[in-house]
Amino acid sequence: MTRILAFVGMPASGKSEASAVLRRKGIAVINMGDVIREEVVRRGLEPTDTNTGGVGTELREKEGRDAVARRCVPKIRGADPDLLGIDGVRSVPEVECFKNAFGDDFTLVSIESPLEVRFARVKARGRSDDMQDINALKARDERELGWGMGEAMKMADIVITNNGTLEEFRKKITELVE
Ligand SMILES: Nc1ncnc2c1ncn2[C@@H]1O[C@H](COP(=O)(O)OP(=O)(O)OP(=O)(O)O)[C@@H](O)[C@H]1O
Repeated sequence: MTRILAFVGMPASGKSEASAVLRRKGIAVINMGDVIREEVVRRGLEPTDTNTGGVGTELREKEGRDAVARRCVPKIRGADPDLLGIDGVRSVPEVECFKNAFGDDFTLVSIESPLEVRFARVKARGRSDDMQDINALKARDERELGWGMGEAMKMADIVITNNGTLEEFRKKITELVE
């Protein structure tokens, strides 16, 4: 049976950094945003913030709010590793989908960091779908909260704060894995 560590958190809270810690230990991580970006590219669109947001919303409207999680379950069962990471859980139906599929082997980890700290990190990150002003990040937060991210974060089994250095954060994630 596969044990799962799933990360939930606002944009730029540190989910990718947590995933990178797992990957460096040889643990595979499924990125739920990539599942949407795959669909964006399959449709011949550029993976911009607008397109990923739009396709993500459409998938959830057409296939249900756990659409992206449901696309992950067969990928996980197919690979059947001992331990696996999931980056980017966004709503209660997604948590319920994973809990139904994997029961107590599914651990939800909420990564928490204030808006100002996250914005400073986004500016330094410069990803293709990143925003350059804090109001755009706030708007993205609102979109995530609109999908029920706040409620999903409240369901977390473990809360990890990421307000300090990257070293400190990586240490917390390493301890969690071990
Ligand atoms: N403690 C930290 N100190 C400094 N920089 C950090 C820290 N944690 C994360 N970062 C940096 O902040 C940026 C955002 O983090 P990351 O990409 O891991 O967030 P995310 O939660 O995966 O974001 P998104 O939901 O937008 O994909 C990255 O460039 C990352 O390297």
